[in-house]
Amino acid sequence: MITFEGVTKRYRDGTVAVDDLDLEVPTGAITVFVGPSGCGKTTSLRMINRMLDPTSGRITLDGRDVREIDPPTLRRGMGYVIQQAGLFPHRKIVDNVATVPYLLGWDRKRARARAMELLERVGLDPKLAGRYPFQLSGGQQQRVGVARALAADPPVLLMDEPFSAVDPVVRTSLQDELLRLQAELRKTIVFVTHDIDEAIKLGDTVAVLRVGGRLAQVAGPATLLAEPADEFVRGFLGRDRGIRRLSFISAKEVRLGPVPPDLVLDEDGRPLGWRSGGGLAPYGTFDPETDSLRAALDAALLAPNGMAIAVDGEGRARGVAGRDALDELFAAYAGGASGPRADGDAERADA
Ligand SMILES: Nc1ncnc2c1ncn2[C@@H]1O[C@H](COP(=O)(O)OP(=O)(O)OP(=O)(O)O)[C@@H](O)[C@H]1O
Repeated sequence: MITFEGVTKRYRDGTVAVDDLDLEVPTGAITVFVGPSGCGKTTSLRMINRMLDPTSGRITLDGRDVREIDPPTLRRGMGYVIQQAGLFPHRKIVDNVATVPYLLGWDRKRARARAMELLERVGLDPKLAGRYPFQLSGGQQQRVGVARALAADPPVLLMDEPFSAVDPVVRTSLQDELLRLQAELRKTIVFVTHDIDEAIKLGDTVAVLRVGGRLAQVAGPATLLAEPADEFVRGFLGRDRGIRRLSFISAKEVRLGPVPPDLVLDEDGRPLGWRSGGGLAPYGTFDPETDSLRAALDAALLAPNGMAIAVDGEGRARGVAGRDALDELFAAYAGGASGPRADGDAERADA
């Protein structure tokens, strides 16, 4: 665990970037620092690996003040990923990824083998290993940045706006990839972003900072959406807070009715469309076992009759839910953080 205990950072010109921050960063989970530009996110992150030291207060790693650990040793246990990857331009991709293993004195063969394994892990074609960074797309470079940070298998990963410089589609796939990797690796990740949607998607814990470097709220994403601490947090979360909350509620409890005869199925029982005049009208599906209430609502909105089709893992229709069935659950969850089945932060419906 990493803790911030009364941490303040005042720069030489008097700017207070971080103001009396108390925070716990749990082991093996993703903690996101989010907030508007200049609120002290990067400063906070850089104090963890001692690129900066606090003016007062202390940061501990597993109970030990990081200032007792010399920076090279500390950083060996902390992968660091930044915006635009920060790759060495004159080194091949494989050697970029092997940077820390080389520094640790691994022999070249072992370091390169590790690099190749990591390139594959982050979803890159091993054929790219021999290229130089400028021969890769922005998204590919970010993946290399993540692979490089993971090379020596550090327990902690510090990520400073790592996906900000890529387009939204690539960004989504990088986020998905990070969640997939994290499910496997269970690193302690501190992730800085100014994008609240990214924070909610990735964070097990989200720390919202306000300008002046003060902590506004720290909570799991479902709690944050349901119970923003004040007007600043509410404003920062944006207008579709209610809809986004549905992503954290499982669709398991949606009451299903039987598959009606006007739903056309293929021979395996997978939906083809709603019978409509001489043709087929569009439909939407959700899997109650794995999807959220938001996915069920989306499925209902896709069909002209407002019916969401529940499917199993193979896509076979298991039942349907009309608006009344969804309304029952919306009513149960309206307003507060809890409801009959508040999966909330412990068990993310959309993760
Ligand atoms: N070296 C420095 N000297 C003086 N002030 C600084 C220095 N570095 C950062 N600051 C100031 O400290 C405050 C916090 O900066 P920081 O970079 O930590 O914010 P941030 O939340 O990461 O911002 P952004 O999202 O824009 O990157 C800002 O007001 C910034 O101008």
